[in-house]
Order: sequence, then structure tokens, then C-alpha cells
Amino acid sequence: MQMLSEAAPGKVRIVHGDILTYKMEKAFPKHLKKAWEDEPPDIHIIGNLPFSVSTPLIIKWLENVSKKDGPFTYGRTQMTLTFQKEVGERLTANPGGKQRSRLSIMAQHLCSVENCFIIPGEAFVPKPEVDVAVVHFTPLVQPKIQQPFELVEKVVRSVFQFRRKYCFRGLETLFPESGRLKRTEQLMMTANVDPTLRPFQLSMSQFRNLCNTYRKMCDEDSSLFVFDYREELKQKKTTRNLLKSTSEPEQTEEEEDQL
Ligand SMILES: C[S@@+](CC[C@H](N)C(=O)[O-])C[C@H]1O[C@@H](n2cnc3c(N)ncnc32)[C@H](O)[C@@H]1O
Repeated sequence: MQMLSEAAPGKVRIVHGDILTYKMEKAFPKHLKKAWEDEPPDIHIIGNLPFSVSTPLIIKWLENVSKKDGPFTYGRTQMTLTFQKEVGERLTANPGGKQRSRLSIMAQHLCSVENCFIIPGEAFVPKPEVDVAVVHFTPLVQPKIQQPFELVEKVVRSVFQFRRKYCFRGLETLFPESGRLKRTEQLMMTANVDPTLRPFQLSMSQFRNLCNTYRKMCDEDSSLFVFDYREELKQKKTTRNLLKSTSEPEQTEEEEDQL
């Protein structure tokens, strides 16, 4: 790095810092800024980071894309980053694909994502245990789901939490126990999604319909978005433990899923 800086005086600036906290919005000259609808700016983020950093970082940057802040205050800044091969496959997986997951929807609803090529592990010294995928991201002018990042995250996380079950099972967890079945049916019918599809089979437009319908339900019931299924489970467990001495232990839904 130092040699690179010396070989190109005035052209290379090296910043020693943590990429997870570095304020990228201050890194480049203001005149490079482009309007969001314009072509991407003359700024390209390239990173070959440890896998433990690149995955949390892409989630953070996807949130920045959604909010048009951080590196995306300059417009639709493009990124080329390396990931463990399997993570690269998840980022680019299509509906029905084995690797279709939360990351596929979170990345593809905000960016056009391209798996450029694979670098075999042997290319590195010391050789890592896994192959490396080089993935390119260009933020979309119009996200495919036009809802806040946190809402999309919540719906997508719920769908994929029971990967091998019908998508109905995961979506149920968006609703409190009282009225859960009725509201899940209402969500699926309004969004026109077959409840017996598996999470990995859902298309982007089905996720969009689910997010839009869930948003309407949240607008009608202000307590819905903050509802936390895990918290409800925890409270049920506490109540059960209190009653344990007088009754047989009951099996919770979460435990059932682990069997
Ligand atoms: C796989 S090496 C790549 C080195 C070089 N960039 C290349 O492509 O040949 C990963 C580099 O990321 C650096 N790194 C690790 N965590 C980081 C972080 N949080 N912020 C910035 N750099 C980090 C490491 O020090 C290491 O130099």
C-alpha cells in the first residue's frame, strides 16, 4: 500500500482505519456527486476483506443504499467485493435456487447483483479453506420493494426462519398469538401468495406484495411492527416454568421446529 502511494504521488491516499466505522460519505470530493437517477458516479468501492467483515459490511451498505446515505450520498456508487463462494451464491440466487435466502432478497431488491467470477482457494497464500466469489453491485434507480429497509428485513427474516416449511409458517410469526391464523391468511390472500410455497420458491414480486400488504396492516395497527415473536415465546416459557410444578410441560412451537 505504501509503495502504491509513493508510486502515484497525489493520486493515492491511504487511510488506516476500520471499514466498518469509517465515514465513507466524507471520503470523496463533493464534485463527484451524481443525482440518484443519473448514471453511477465516478466512484467505485473495491474490497477484498476477511469474510467475517465482508458479510456484515454488505448488510450495512445495503441499508445505506436503501437510505441513500453513507457511500451512496454520492449517488448509485458501484461496489465490487469478495465473499466466500457460498455467500456469493446466496447474494445472486434466483427463485427456486438452493442458495435462495434472506441475503438474496435483501441484495437483489436494492441492487443489480452479478457474480463476476470465482477465485479458487489455491490462488491465495496461505490457501483458505473455501473458494472466493467476486461480486459486483450496482444500486437500482427504483428498488424492487419500496418499503423501509427495516420492514423488508422483518418480513424476509420471518419468511426464511423456517426454511424447509411452507412460507405460511414463517409469516405467522409476524403476528401476535391472538388472531395469528386469521391475520396470516389475510396477509397471504391480499398479497396473492400461495401459503404452501417454500420460502426459497417465492419471487421478488411476491416478496414485494407481502411487504406492501404487511405495511398496510402496520399502518392500521400501530402495535404490529414492534411485535417480536421471540419475545412472546420467551414470555410464554417464563409463564410455563412458573406453572411447571402443577402441570406437565407443554411443547413450544419453537421446540417443535427443532425436532
Ligand atoms: C484478504 S486481505 C486482502 C489484502 C489486500 N487488500 C489484497 O486484496 O490483496 C484482507 C485485508 O483486510 C484488512 N482488514 C481486516 N479487517 C478490516 C477492517 N475492519 N477494516 C479495514 N481493513 C480490514 C486486513 O488487515 C487485510 O489486510
